[in-house]
Parts: sequence; structure tokens; C-alpha cells
Amino acid sequence: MPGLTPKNTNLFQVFLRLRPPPGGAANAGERFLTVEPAEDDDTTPKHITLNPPNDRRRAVEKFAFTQVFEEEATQLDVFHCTGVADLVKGVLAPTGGDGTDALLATLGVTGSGKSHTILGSRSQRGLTQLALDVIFRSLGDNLVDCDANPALEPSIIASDSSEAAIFSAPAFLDTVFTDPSTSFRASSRAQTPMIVGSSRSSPPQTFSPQEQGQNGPSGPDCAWREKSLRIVSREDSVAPSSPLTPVISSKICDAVLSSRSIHFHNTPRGFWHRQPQQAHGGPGGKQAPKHFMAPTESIRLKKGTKTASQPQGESGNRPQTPSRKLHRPSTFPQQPDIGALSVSCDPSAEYAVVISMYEVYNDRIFDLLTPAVKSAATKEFRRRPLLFKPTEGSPDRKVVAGLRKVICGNLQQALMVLEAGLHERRVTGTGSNSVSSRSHGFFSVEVKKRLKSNRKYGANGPWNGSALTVVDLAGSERARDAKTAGATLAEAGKINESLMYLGQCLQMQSDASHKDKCKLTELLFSNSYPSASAHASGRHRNPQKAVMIVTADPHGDYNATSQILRYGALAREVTVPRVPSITQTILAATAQAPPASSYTSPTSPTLTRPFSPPGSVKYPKLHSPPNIMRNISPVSSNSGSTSDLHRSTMEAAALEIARLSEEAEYLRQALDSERAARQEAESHLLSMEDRMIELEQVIREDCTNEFEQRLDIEMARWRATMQVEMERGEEHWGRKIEVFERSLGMQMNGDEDEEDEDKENMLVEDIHQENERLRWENDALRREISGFSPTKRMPLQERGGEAGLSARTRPATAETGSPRTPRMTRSGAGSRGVAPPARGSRTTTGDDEHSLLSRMEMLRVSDAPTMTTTTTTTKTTRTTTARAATARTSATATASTRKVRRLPAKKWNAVNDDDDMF
Ligand SMILES: Nc1ncnc2c1ncn2[C@@H]1O[C@H](COP(=O)(O)OP(=O)(O)OP(=O)(O)O)[C@@H](O)[C@H]1O
Repeated sequence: MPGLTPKNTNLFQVFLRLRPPPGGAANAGERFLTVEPAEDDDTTPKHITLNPPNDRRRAVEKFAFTQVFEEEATQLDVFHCTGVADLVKGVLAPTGGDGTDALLATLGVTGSGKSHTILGSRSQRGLTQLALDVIFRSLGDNLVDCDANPALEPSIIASDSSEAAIFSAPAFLDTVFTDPSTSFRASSRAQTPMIVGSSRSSPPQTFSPQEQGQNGPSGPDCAWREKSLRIVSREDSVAPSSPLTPVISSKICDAVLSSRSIHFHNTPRGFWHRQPQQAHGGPGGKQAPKHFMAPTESIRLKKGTKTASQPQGESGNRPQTPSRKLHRPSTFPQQPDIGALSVSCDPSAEYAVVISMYEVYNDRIFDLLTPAVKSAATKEFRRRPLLFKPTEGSPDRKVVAGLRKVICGNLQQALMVLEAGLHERRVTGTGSNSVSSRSHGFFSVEVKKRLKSNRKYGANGPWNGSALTVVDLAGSERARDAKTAGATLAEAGKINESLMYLGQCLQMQSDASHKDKCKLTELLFSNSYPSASAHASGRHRNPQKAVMIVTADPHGDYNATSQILRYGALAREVTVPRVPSITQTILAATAQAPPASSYTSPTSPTLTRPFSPPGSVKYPKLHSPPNIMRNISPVSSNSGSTSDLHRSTMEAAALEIARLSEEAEYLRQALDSERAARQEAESHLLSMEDRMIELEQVIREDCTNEFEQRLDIEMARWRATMQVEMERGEEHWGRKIEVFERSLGMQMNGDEDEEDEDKENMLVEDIHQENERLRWENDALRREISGFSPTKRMPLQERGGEAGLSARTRPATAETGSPRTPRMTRSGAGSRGVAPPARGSRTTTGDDEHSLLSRMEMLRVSDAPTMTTTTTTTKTTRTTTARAATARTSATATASTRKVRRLPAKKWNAVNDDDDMF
């Protein structure tokens, strides 16, 4: 089993892994990649040839790699041959010291098998899980656990230099996963499932019922399995539905799917790829899970994606908050088995394992273990981008500041943390890969180490150590093949851009100017080289060891593959510059030093004195570096003594070291202040961005409110105008009808005249009848009056007058000749009530009687209209008498002679109202 050759100073060991064709060899397209057979002294192939298909203008390209894995290579082959165990060994530093940082990265075109290699599939573990297994297996009893050692967490917090929020695994996992058995338990310390055994025949790793909270495979766990799928949004993907682009994807599985019709194999989601042919219910009709990554909460919310991240029963009204809990996975695949493999660790040291995860998305770093928070302005769940910077505790080394880190006490906890982080990574379905990673994922395993003999510091002694960082780069893709659009296309643009910078960076041998071009290259290369300031300050770190696995589909996209292979080949060329030791520096200076007598200037070729900082940037005021060399007394040329010469050489060298150190310190401070200024500007920019979003929201709301108000006003105005118009219309039509009626009336005038005549005749008849009746009444009255005493007739005489006495009544009165005194009051005229005899009345003559009658006649006639109106109401009692009825008839007769004016309805009402007043 070949391992890494430690003497190699190349930054990367670059391997190539070819993936088998997705639909089997029969369906594969033209193969453009040929693996050259191993050369004489090699046991494994190292070279490949790219033959451009159908394009003779392009040259055949040849690439060399550390090793080429052909399609048949297994996960275990890749694990062993890439030397992951050696990387772990370097991190654990079994021979003492802080160890060597390690980087394990995949690079490739989308869908070429990066995630498959590094994070595994449904039944096979990836390199990450295998590396974790080796780490925990190797540490054994030297690993300190939070449960066993309560002081561990505070001591790790105290020695962390990355401004991180540090949690113990049980506490962290409790916030992320639900535990069926402990769902009602308030405690935050969940029981951690343990591995209880392995079976080669059953790949998934199973936990005991006790560890499952008494829920074996047939218990609630089964429900979990049924829901252990998540839906990946294809909203902004225009990829047609194909075996590679199912609507429901299972790149991640511990999330919950409400549909129970989709089943899942007896495995949690996180570590398995779905085989494309299984996407449509392959063998067994089951929907196989894809590998690990799904859209983050904010992306899901933005896209309105239905995700399975909500626990059962909460999918309905549960808000899409990041505080949702995932179901605790119960099984993990256990193949390939590396039970026999372990590397040694430092027996004199104790270790702690701290895990963190983050992603680079659109050139920003986001923590995958910190839940997104709801933005007040946009109401969306967002993650805060983090900075990659040197911190107070780590001035010589950039770190991702502000991450959430989890201390894991065993493999199971580490796998669960990995699972939680992968759940948050952004993926989407494209035409090239149904579950394509849209970000560069970083999984960092810090192996903290301290000597057991350092117990003199107590339980809080400082921790050092190294880290293994696993990087799953997003795949480069061509929009035409991936059939992406909208946000997904923009994401692809950013991915391609960052990979282009990576290529440039590799081409320029990690030139500092290219290193800072994007976050990806910064993260990959910033700590790859020993820092000058660290060297000056004596904090020496070994250069990082790195393994890059380039994945390729020999039947895939020729141009994209060619580009990626070129990057891979470049990566192989990058070398780590050797850092000379202090002794080497002194010796070199001595060797190059001119004769001591003429030694008057500094030897540094790069730094000239006095050092003047460029530009207008304000640097901290430092004492100007002392011109040490000027103070060196020239070595006497005639001293002749070798020992003197050596002494003076050593003195000169020591002074030169002091000068260089001082200059380095000066530069470091200048650089720090530059960095601080840049970070401040960046955070200001971020806050301004947030502010802009808030402002935009407020302005939008204001505009909406104002618009609604104006709309209301306009609507009211419109309604009023409408009303007026309607009234006008009615009036207009009324007038028209009136005119029409009038014209009709004119036509019918002749007919009306005849009618009027008839009416008049009837009225005359009525009047005659009335006169007859009145006459009869008069007679009756006369007879009555004639029965009164003469004295009682006086008042009539007094009031009498002959006016109004009609000629017709006069003879009638004379005929009767009986003196009478009518007892009538004016008010009683309508009712014709008989008044009581007036006191002191005297006997009247026949003339008096006529006068009286004529007066009565006058009264009756003049009161007629009043009576007419009076009879229209039921409020008066006068209408109840028989006399009133008679009078009414009479009045009607009188009134009938007048021209009756037709009143409009309103006016009639007014008259009625007036009547009511009486
Ligand atoms: N060596 C392999 N053997 C079997 N299946 C593989 C292999 N490599 C990849 N696959 C399958 O191909 C599909 C795509 O692989 P994967 O998701 O790992 O691609 P990727 O390079 O990570 O893509 P992206 O960059 O878009 O995320 C998966 O279904 C995976 O299971």
C-alpha cells in the first residue's frame, strides 16, 4: 500500500479518480480519456491522455498525476492509496510536537464524483468518515471527553484563538436533533448513540435499542426512515425531468418528508449517494437517497422549497425557522471496514477533537453549524458571513473567525455533527447533477493536544495541535449542459470564477497577489506556507500536507474536464518553499558577507533601510530600526586570528538577526493595521448592506401605504361623481318623460275636454243634490229655531246682516215664517254642531233667519278646503261625524269647480305634514 513520501516538498499530492458512466458502459458516450499503462518501475498508472473528440485543431493533451484511479477503484482503494492515514498521523503527531495540518480536497467537473468520493454513498463511507474513524480509533484512551472531564470545555474555550462559540457534542446535538425517547425530557444532555457492532453483510451501522431510546428498527425509527428524505428545489433550474433531475431528491436524508409514499433504505441520509438509475424507483421500487447536501434554510425559504427538515407533525404550521430539529440518525454505513487500521498517537499527550463546518458560497464564508437568523428587514433567514482573518490569539495565521465548534468525544458524535452541517449546505438540481453542490464545503477536524505532564497548569492547561480539513469543492459547470438559469446560473458563475482563481493561483505558484483574489484561494493557500511573522516570532509550524483528488468522467464534457485536469496538473507543480532555519540564515549571511573591513551595508536584498511604508496608509509609529550595522566596529584586517574573525562574524550575524526581526515586526504591525482597516471596512459594508435592505423595505411599505390612501381618496371621489351623474341622469330623464307626457297630453287634449264636460255635469248634479240636502237641513234648523224663545234669537240679530243671503233662500225662509235662533259657532261650522242657546238672545225676524243661513252658507263654503284637507287625516275627530261627511261632499263639490293643480309627490308629503300639525 503506497503512502505519501514525506520528503516531497510539493504542496499537493494530486490523484485522479475516474467515475464509471452513470447509465452503464452501454449508454456511455464517446470516451475521450485514456489511462496510460504503468511504466516499468511503477505499479500504478500515473498518466492519462485526453483526445479531443471531433476537433482536430486541438492537440492531444497528456497529464501526470501522483496516481490514477480507474473506474473500478473502490472507496477503500482511494482511502489507502491517497494516504489519508498518513495525513491523520501527521495531525496526531505521535512523535511529539504540535503536528502537521492536513488538507484533503476534491476538484472536478459537476457530477464527476467529488462528493461521492469524499463523503460516500448510501452504503459506502467516504474519505471523511474513514478519516474520522481512524482518528478516534487511534486516539483511544488518550482522547478526553466532555462527559468524563467537565473542565475540558472551558479549557478548550480558553485556548481557542478563532473567536469561536464552542459546545460539547451532546449539548450541540440536542439543539439540532430530536430524540424519540427523550422528546419530553427537558435535559439538554441527550444520550449519544454508540456503535455496537459491525457486520460485513449489513453495511449500515446500527445502534442498540437502548441507545435508540428503546426504539429499535421497527419503532419510531421506521417512521423516521420513511421521512428521511428532503426535497431539493428545482425552482430556478430549467433542467428537464430526467433520471438525473428528479423532483424529489435525496441528497440528504435525515430531514423529514411529509409524503410517506417515498421510502428510504435502512439508512440515514447524510452519507449516501442515490444511484441515478434508482431515482425513479430503481430496484425494489425504493427511492434511494442521494448524498449529503441540501439547500440551506434561507435558500429554501427564498425559493419556497418544501423541505423535509421539519419533524413529523410540524410540517403544517411550523414556521420555517432554523430552530427546527432533525431526526436523530440511528444508523450509518460501516463499509469499507478499516477496523484493522490505526495509527499511533503521542502516548504522553492527551487529545480533544473539535469539529467545525463552513461553506464558501458566492465568495462568502458561512457557518454550517450556526442556524440562520431571521433578518428584521427582509423577514428571511440569513446567515452572517464570517471573516477569514488573523485574530488576537492567532496573529500569524488566518482563521475563520466566529465559527461554532463542537467538541466530540467519539466517532458517533462526530458523524452526527457532520450530518447536521451537511444538512445546511446548499445544493440544487441541475441538468448535470440532480443534487449538485452549490458551495465549496469545508469540514475541519481540529485535533487538540497537550502533554499530560503539563498538568502543572491544572485542568485548564493550554491546548495546541493541528487540523485535518476536508474540502468538497463545488463542481465547475457549463450553463449549456447544466441547463441552469436565474440564481442557479449566477451560483454557477461564482463557482466557475472561484475555480478560475484557483487555477490562476496554482499557475502562479500560490503567488500572494492571487491568493487573496477570492475566499476559496485564501482559505486553501493562506496557511499553506510558513508565515514570516511566525518564523520571526519563533512560532514555527510545519507546512501543511495536502492531498487533492481530481475526479473526472471520461465520457463527460471534454472542455470542462480538460480545464479541470489542467488545474490538477498545476496543483501538482506547486511546491512549498523551504524555510531556512536561523542557523542556516546565519551561515548564509556569513558565507555571503564581504570582508569584514568593508562591511557597512545590510545584507538583506529585499529590505532597504530606512523602511518607508508605501502610500498614505497610517502605520503605527515605531522607533526607526536602529542602524545596527553602522555601529559594528570594522573587523581589523590584520587581527589574523580565526577565532576573532568568527566572533565578529557571529556578532554581525546576531545584529543582523536583530535588525531583521525588528523590521519584520514593523511590517507585521503595518500589515495588521491594514488588515484591521480592511475588516472594519468590510463589516461596515455589510452593515450598510443590511441598512439598505431595511431602508428599502421601509420605503416600499411607505409607498404601499400612500398608494392605498390615494386609491381610497380617488375611489371616494369617483363614487361621489358617479352619484351626481346618476342623479343628473335621472333628472334629465324625468324632464324628458315630462316633456313626453306633455306632448302626449296635448294630443289627448280633445279627449280630456269631453271628459271634463262629463265631470262638470256630474259635479253640477252633485251640487244640486247637496243643495237639496242643505235645504232640507235648513228647514230642519228653521223648525228647530222656531221652537226657541224670541229672546234667544237676539244674538243672531246682533250679528246678523243680510249679506250673503241668497235670493233663493229668502223666499224659503219667508215661507216657513218661524222665528229661529241658530246655535252655531264658527268653530263648529265644519261639524255643523248645534251650539247651546246664547244668553240674552232676542227674537229674530225672517230676515235674520236668512242672514243666518246666508252666513252659515258662507262659513261652510269658505271652510271647505280646510275640511278637505282635514279629512285626509285620521287624527281629527271632526271627520268622524256624519255632518263632516256631508260637509266634505259639499266642499268637494265647491272645490271641484277650481282648477286642481297637480303637485309633485314631495309637495303632497309636505301638505300632509302640515296637516299633522293641526
Ligand atoms: N466512483 C463512483 N461510483 C459510483 N457512482 C458514482 C461515482 N462517482 C460518482 N458517482 C455518482 O454520480 C453522481 C454524481 O456524483 P457527485 O454528486 O459525487 O458529483 P459531484 O462531483 O459532487 O457533483 P457537484 O459538483 O455537482 O456536487 C452521484 O449519484 C454519485 O453517486
